Amino acid sequence: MALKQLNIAAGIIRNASKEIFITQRDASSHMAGFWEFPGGKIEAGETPEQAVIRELQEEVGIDAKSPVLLKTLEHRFPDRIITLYFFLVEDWQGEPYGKEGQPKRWVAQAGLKEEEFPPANEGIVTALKNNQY
Ligand SMILES: Nc1nc2c([nH]c(=O)n2[C@@H]2O[C@H](COP(=O)(O)OP(=O)(O)OP(=O)(O)O)[C@@H](O)[C@H]2O)c(=O)[nH]1
Ligand SMILES: [Mg+2]
Repeated sequence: MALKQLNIAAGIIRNASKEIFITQRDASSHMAGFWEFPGGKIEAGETPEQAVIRELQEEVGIDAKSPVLLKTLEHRFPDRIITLYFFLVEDWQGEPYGKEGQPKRWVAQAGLKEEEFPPANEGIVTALKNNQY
């Protein structure tokens, strides 16, 4: 079977206190139980930026203003290859919440933990913890 190739756009929602809003993946999903930066699949005809804006409306109920692409990472899982586009979102309208009923929390940027995220996130989580962004 051919490996699935997925392109994902995710938003790193950061407030003025340098806290980041993260959500927990559903028990029935790929990478169930891991925490993530909200986001999802880039659809045909969409730019990564358009996709992150749409996904943040759908999943956490905010309107992101001028997301900034921080980093692109590729990761090979046993059953799929994913390319992740991570956007920093510091300007938005609304208050983020778990619009799909998913658990969520604000966490200090310095307190992020690589092991709580899917393995593909290691590079971005380490960079954030080290204050690279
Ligand atoms: N949103 C998000 N997905 C991530 C991250 N890290 C990571 O490996 N992924 C993977 O990227 C894919 C994201 O797909 P998704 O399930 O969120 O897609 P989606 O929102 O479009 O969901 P849907 O297919 O139910 O409509 C999953 O395979 C997920 O495990 C992350 O930080 N954020
Ligand atoms: Mg998603």
